[in-house]
Amino acid sequence: MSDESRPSPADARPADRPADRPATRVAAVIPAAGRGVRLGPGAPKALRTLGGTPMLVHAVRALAASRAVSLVVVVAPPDGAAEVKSLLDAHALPGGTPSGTWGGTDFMVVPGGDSRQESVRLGLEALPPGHDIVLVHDAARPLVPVDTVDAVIEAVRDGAVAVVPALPLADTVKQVEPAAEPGAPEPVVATPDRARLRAVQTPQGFDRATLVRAHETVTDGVTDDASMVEQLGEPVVAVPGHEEAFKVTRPLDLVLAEAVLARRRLNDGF
Ligand SMILES: Nc1ccn([C@@H]2O[C@H](COP(=O)(O)OP(=O)(O)OP(=O)(O)O)[C@@H](O)[C@H]2O)c(=O)n1
Ligand SMILES: C[C@](O)(CO)[C@H](O)COP(=O)(O)O
Repeated sequence: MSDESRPSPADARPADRPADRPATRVAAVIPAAGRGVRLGPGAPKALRTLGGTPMLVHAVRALAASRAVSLVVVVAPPDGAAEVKSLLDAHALPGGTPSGTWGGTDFMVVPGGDSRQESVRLGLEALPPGHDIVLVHDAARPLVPVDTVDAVIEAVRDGAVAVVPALPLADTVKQVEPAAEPGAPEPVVATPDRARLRAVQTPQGFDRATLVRAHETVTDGVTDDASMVEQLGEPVVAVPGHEEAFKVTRPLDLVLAEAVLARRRLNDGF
């Protein structure tokens, strides 16, 4: 896809940005080193296919679809970086681009670690200078729409140091005392006000220096990057997420992802 043909609300509003001030360059880190234990036995989750194409390829395409994203760093399973690089080259080349680029977006592959947090840190360490906004996006969210990516970028460009796409919850949520045995009854201790809760997705967008400081400072195990920035005492804001940015975690999510992809292909006529 050529740079010009990629839609991007973030770049399509020159009035927001004086002509003499270039847009801050955006890089994306895609942690893809997980095993996918909750999905069940098989290849590492990011390499499992959706509509015949590896989930990771969908995720890279989704980020590269934003005109604002100029570099994607893919964090591969620790012993799988060469395989992942070949896979991405194979899917990028039919588009007529040289190895190492995807349309107008460069990509690189680095080995990951034992946890998502470590994998993101390794991706950040590999980022060359010159990109002052960083997105972190799960390979396991292969169908995120480009408008969601651009909305996150736009919020960071507008001055937020950390941005999460988020959706209201459909279910009532209970806080419980977790049972020692799986399946045993768990005492309910509270029912948080659902109106104040959000389910958080990716890509999460950051001022690069703040995200790097968070990864250097926070040592607790966390499940997302924004919570590390919260621990620094820095503000995090939520923008509207998208239902199709759901995470492929359990087998039923794969069924849903296949259905969403099939509907898109039907609508796009291919
Ligand atoms: N050591 C790890 C663990 C996770 N991830 C990535 O973090 C994202 C979100 O993690 P999750 O959906 O939990 O993936 P897995 O860890 O693979 O899933 P599971 O917990 O079921 O094994 C995924 O894109 C996954 O590849 C990673 O890069 N490195
Ligand atoms: C980052 C994340 O996708 C936001 O919802 C989520 O926290 C990842 O959690 P996981 O346990 O690694 O799936």
